Amino acid sequence: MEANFIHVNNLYKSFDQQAVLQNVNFHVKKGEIIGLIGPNGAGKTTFIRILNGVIKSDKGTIQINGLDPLKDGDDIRKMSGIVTESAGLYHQMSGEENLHFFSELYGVKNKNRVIELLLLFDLIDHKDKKVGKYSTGMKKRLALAKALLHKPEILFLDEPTNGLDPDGIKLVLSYLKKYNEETGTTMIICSHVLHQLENVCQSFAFIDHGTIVEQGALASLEEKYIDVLKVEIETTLKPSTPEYLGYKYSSVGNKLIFDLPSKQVISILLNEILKTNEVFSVTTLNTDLESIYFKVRGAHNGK
Ligand SMILES: Nc1ncnc2c1ncn2[C@@H]1O[C@H](COP(=O)(O)OP(=O)(O)OP(=O)(O)O)[C@@H](O)[C@H]1O
Repeated sequence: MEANFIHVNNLYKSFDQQAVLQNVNFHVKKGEIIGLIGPNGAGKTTFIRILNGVIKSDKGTIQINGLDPLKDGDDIRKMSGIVTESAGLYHQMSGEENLHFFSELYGVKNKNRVIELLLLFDLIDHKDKKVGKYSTGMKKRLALAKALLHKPEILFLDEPTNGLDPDGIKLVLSYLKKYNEETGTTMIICSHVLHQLENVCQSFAFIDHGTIVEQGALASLEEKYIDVLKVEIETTLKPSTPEYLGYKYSSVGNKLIFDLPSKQVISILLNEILKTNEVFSVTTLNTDLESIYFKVRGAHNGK
């Protein structure tokens, strides 16, 4: 089995005797994009800051590619990039000047790296403009470019799409996905906007009241948490009984919404309908990340 790139075991952290993280267990494979999700104040930012070696944990073990943030904080920061709300950009300097400044600070040898990133993030036409005059989307893209200057092996992203319009969100997420595919950079993304993460992350960790209550790929979470699939079928079929093939449904216009025990039943149902009727679309309604998020929250909060 592939070894974990990040391995966290039994981690604790308190501020002023107030427990913020407790018994956190977490693992990430190399090259994976993982979404870290949970309500406000759950401990996401604190966790990222501990992983990055910015603050120290009280108890537990962390290994990041064999390094420990408590002892090897500098080495971990050298191999990681971080994008937070306060991107730390200089507003009086142009985009290109910012990237050159941080290149020197990080000891980046490759002189073409700045231009490469300006091109990658579509900022080349704005490279001479002062960052104070950049739009929010341009600043976000420049912050990403800054975080990637030294080709980090891990990228920590805290709310990378905050404040962006739908076009900006799409752009930033597609850059991240493309960059991950091209370079295999491991990414940990914190966000509250679940539908944005759904198509970017390969797996998810759910943090609640300071602990990771669940972690896995969407398909395995779906199997674990969704007992009844809600499947909407747009069809000409108008059943005359309250159940069809023994399955309950409700109807809205030309759509039937079935409660099904498993995915395997979908094709059985469709085969039967198609014998006499037409089918225009089939949509599963409750297997999206948001539905699963609420199921996980409910399961761990006694609801
Ligand atoms: N430096 C600090 N000193 C004291 N308490 C802190 C400190 N940093 C965070 N906390 C507390 O730790 C808890 C977790 O905060 P954290 O910012 O990690 O949550 P979060 O999940 O990132 O929240 P959000 O989704 O709102 O960003 C909160 O109760 C917060 O008030």
